[in-house]
Amino acid sequence: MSGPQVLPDDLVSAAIRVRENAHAPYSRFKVGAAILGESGRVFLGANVENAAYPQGHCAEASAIGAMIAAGDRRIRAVAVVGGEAGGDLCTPCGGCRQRIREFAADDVPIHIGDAGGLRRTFTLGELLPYSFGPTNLSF
Ligand SMILES: O=c1ccn([C@H]2C[C@H](O)[C@@H](CO)O2)c(=O)[nH]1
Ligand SMILES: [Zn+2]
Repeated sequence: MSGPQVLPDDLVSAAIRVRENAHAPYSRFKVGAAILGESGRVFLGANVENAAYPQGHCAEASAIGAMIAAGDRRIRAVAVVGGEAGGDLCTPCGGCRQRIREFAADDVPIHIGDAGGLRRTFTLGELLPYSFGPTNLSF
């Protein structure tokens, strides 16, 4: 399905907005994620921490859950926004790189932003080279 084009800046803007809804009272590090799915729809997520610390989860995991629940199965692009404007890039953690890999090819762009907007774009292959993925399991 092809609707109006969703540009990198649109995805980053959506991630900036949803970041406000993060539940991060322990780390105080709010993160927002926006995923462009194969249907052209955008799925949002924020990090959700928990008083039992290990039960918290990342913004990317929330957005992937929203995508799957809505029926999309492939990721076309990702935006992640976190950290202070001009500070360290908030790239996805190792676990989330693998979560994204489940639904995305090596050339899928991962846009990293902060409160000021888009900072830098990587491909999934750059962030997770020589990855293990669904094609490794041939049943
Ligand atoms: O890419 C990232 C990096 C960190 N976090 C969350 C996890 C935790 O709630 C907080 C601090 O690590 O930020 C994300 O959601 N995505
Ligand atoms: Zn993560």
